[in-house]
Amino acid sequence: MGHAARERLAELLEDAERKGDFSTRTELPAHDLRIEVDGVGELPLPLRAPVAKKLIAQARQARFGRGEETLSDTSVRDTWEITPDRITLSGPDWDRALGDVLDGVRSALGLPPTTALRAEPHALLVYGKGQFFLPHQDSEKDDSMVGTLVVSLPSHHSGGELVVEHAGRSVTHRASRQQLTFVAFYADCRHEVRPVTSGYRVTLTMNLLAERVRPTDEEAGGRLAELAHCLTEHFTTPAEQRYSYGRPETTPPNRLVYLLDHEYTQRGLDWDRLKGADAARAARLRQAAGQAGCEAVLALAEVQETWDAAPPYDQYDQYDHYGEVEHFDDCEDEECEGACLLDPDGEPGAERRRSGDFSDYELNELVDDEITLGWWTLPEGPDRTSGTSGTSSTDSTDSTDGEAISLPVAYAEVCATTENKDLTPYRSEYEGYMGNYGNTLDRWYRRAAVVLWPRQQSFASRAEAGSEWALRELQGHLDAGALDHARTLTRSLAPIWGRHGSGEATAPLFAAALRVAVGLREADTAAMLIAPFEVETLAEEHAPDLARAAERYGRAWARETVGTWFGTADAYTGAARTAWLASLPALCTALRTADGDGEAVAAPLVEGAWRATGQQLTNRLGMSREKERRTGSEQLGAPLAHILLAAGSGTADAIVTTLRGLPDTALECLVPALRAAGRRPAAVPDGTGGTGGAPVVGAFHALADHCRERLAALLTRPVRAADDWSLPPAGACGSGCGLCPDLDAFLTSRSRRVMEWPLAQARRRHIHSRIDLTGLPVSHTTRRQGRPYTLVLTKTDAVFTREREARVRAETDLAWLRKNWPVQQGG
Ligand SMILES: O=C(O)CCC(=O)C(=O)O
Ligand SMILES: [Fe+2]
Repeated sequence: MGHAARERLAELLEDAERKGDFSTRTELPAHDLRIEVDGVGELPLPLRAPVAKKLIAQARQARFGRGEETLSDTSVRDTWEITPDRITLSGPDWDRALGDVLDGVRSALGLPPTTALRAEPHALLVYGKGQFFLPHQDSEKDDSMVGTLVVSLPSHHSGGELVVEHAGRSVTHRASRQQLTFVAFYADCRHEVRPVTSGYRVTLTMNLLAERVRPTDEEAGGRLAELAHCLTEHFTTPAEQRYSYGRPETTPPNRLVYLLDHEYTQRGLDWDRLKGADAARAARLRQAAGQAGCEAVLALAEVQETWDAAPPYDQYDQYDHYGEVEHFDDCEDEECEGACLLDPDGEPGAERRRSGDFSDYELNELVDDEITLGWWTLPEGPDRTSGTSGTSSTDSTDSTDGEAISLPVAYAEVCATTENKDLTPYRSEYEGYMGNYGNTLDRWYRRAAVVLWPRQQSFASRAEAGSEWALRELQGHLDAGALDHARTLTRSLAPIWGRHGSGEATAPLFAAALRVAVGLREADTAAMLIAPFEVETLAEEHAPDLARAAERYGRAWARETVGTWFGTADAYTGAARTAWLASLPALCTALRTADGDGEAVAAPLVEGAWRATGQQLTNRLGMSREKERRTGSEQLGAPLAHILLAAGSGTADAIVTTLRGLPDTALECLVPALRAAGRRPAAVPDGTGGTGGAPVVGAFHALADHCRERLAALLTRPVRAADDWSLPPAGACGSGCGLCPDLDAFLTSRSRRVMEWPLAQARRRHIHSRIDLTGLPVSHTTRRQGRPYTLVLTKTDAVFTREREARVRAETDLAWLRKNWPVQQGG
């Protein structure tokens, strides 16, 4: 088999409308334009210094946008600006002249003849000596904006060149002294105005807007048929794999992703407003799709490439390749003078990451690439709302309608006429030699794409990407009573319905899936549809449908489904889980008050949450370093309180029973839990509260009683005697080193404070690691005299201070508990 169909397709598209460029320049006689400015009057052309000065008197310092902000910073942009409302353009034949210019621009930029350009004045700019605008990209102020038109008024000046660049090429435009100069460029081109060195440069900037005027002509002839043939072949030939390891793929690819060359915003992504060569290529591809029975959408892709790369030869020596390493300052190597490559874990040191511009680096080999689609357009025309039975709020006249998705693209599904490496990445990172890997250069690009799939796979292709639209379509079938069809479509998802992540962004998709799941009345299919979400996605808004689903499919079904949401990583930690646990009480209340069987979902939710958090607590209590154990346990206080607040009475009591059985160190979590509950008094009704209130309060009181008793008992223990230096043993390491018993003898001794231990390097290191592992208050230093060197271990004052601090904490906690969680009357 020669070339893969998708590569042939990319080649076929290469010469589609090649003539399009990213920037173009033309001139018109000055008398074509009559330009008046409020407060100055008509500007005589060519412009002279006195008029320029009058303009400046009417102008303000120009600003520029960065992100959402509008800033004024003369080190970035230094020019005078007059707003468009104060400018009037006229002239006997100006409209026609500008129309001709725009038509020329359209064709030079490679926009199809079916598009018409319009120019809207944006600002009148005056640059005096030394004034400039650093490289930037213009913001797309309007959905239909495709670029910028700069009209330079004729004037005597030098410097002030307009430099426009795209995909590594740049063009320098100079303005005429006698004529009007028009320069147009696409909105994704970086451009700058170099400092004016003499005279005044005056420009009128205009936004270039694109409109579609005629439907695309059908492309005649064999080329289109050839493209269509490539598509058919692509979708019927088993997918090729990058690393096949001898296993041939047996199924054809699910889609084809053809990467375009220009950058687009979500709002600007529209078939009628594609830029340069993209326009013609996408139009052909779309026609070919029609012939080959495929559907096409536009998408935005995030691309990451990892290259094996090297700095350019001449730069190589300027770098101190081993200079910037982390150095372990207590290095064990006798001969080491700080030049070793060890970090505290004894791993080979990594050169620090360097970010910046690596455009001149030499790319050797592509190690890996990853492409993810994050947005795409919805189908156009009448079928956009089909199946949604009016439930959709989609406005079918809004041509920029699209949706967020998340879809990793496989190797055999991608092709492009322009390779990534020939475009400018928005971010690069170079990683020096790391031991296992060579030098790698990572590059990130944002690219638009045409995505195609066979029409009969339309539903699955969309749904696989996590498309809410596809789920709404299913809902439409259900609402229309087409239950069997909805079931068949949903079942077809089973092999491709991947995980959808979690969080707020996923909540609407989950809501849509849940509604369909309820409507399907088929337990297994319903479970399959809602399984691949994470528990953190669940929110109060889902409670009614969750309760309904549980009622319909039963308690065992609900329990199993909740189990899949927790996933296998039971001891999962992280900010997302903590935040979700804070919302669990409200979610459970909503479940219990909803119609249906909310308790069937609430109970396994609380149990699952407790299983993970309880496991985490056990792990943390087992930590040997006191400080880490204490902060780790403390962090679980609030999550634990939230779980108890969410629990029904039986579960809450069972949890408290388990908690009471934990060692004293559990107080480090339990007191913070009570403090967290105390901070939400409204959530802990005092025995008279509503649903589930009383039992939960009972559980908290039981917990408070337990903590008070334990703390009081701890405080009756005798204070450490002033001459008692004993510490707990570190225990044997299990390797029969022969050193650990001696270490323990020293640690547990009441009287010994210092131990001087002549030991060779490896053995010193062993003792270091034993001590560091336990976090015991013992310092270790090496006296570098004689052979072997002597390891000096010293018990520090922390032997006493830690215990004193613990006592103070216990006293404070007990006082707080007695005040806020007093013993209950009759309790
Ligand atoms: O003055 C010019 O030539 C261009 C100014 C510019 O880039 C802008 O206003 O964004
Ligand atoms: Fe600009």
